[in-house]
Amino acid sequence: MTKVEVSFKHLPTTAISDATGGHTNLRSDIKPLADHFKIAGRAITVRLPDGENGAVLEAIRAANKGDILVIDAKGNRNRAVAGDFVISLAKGIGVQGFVVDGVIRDIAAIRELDFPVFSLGTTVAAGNKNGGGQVNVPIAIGGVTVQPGDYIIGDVDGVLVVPQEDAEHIVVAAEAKVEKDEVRAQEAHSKGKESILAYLDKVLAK
Ligand SMILES: O=C([O-])CC(=O)C(=O)O
Ligand SMILES: [Mg+2]
Repeated sequence: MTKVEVSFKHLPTTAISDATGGHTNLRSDIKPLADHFKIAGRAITVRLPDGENGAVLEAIRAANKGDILVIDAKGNRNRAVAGDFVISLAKGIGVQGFVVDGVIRDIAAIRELDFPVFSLGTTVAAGNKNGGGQVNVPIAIGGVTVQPGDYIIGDVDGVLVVPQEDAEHIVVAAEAKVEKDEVRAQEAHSKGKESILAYLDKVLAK
């Protein structure tokens, strides 16, 4: 993992969102399958034809350890982009997680694999296998453009994108925000009601 990736892995998505101004937050209907999932890594992008999932295998073939598959499934909720079999292949290669504006299946088995998936939900239906799709092209997912190699960070609050060229200064700004939040929390909560009232007086006087 690079230094920037380690930093993103330790930062809450909320602080990163505050640092970016929130312009690259994915729509909030893309949710983690489990609350404890935390991902931070580089995007392998996938663009799927509606209802298809063949290109996901191509993306797994192209992935390096720690990469995150970011899959534009066009919001399709009726056909799975992956199930436990495909996800076990991705996990075996060292892929860190999937982010998809589509759905997955074989949820019980995927939970067993403890593999971080962020999606619109689940379905019983397999994806179609007629081929097509592209890997490592610019995509749009959850209302945000993702370039191959962009940083993707996700946790229980949601998922966001940080363009490669912005990563270092966003890390610095997000770390500063975490510190500021800690100071504020201490100010407000350390001495009970009196300090909360003093804090509110200060903020409301602005
Ligand atoms: O066949 C599919 O579309 C996905 C699937 O069930 C799996 O990967 O296990
Ligand atoms: Mg299956």
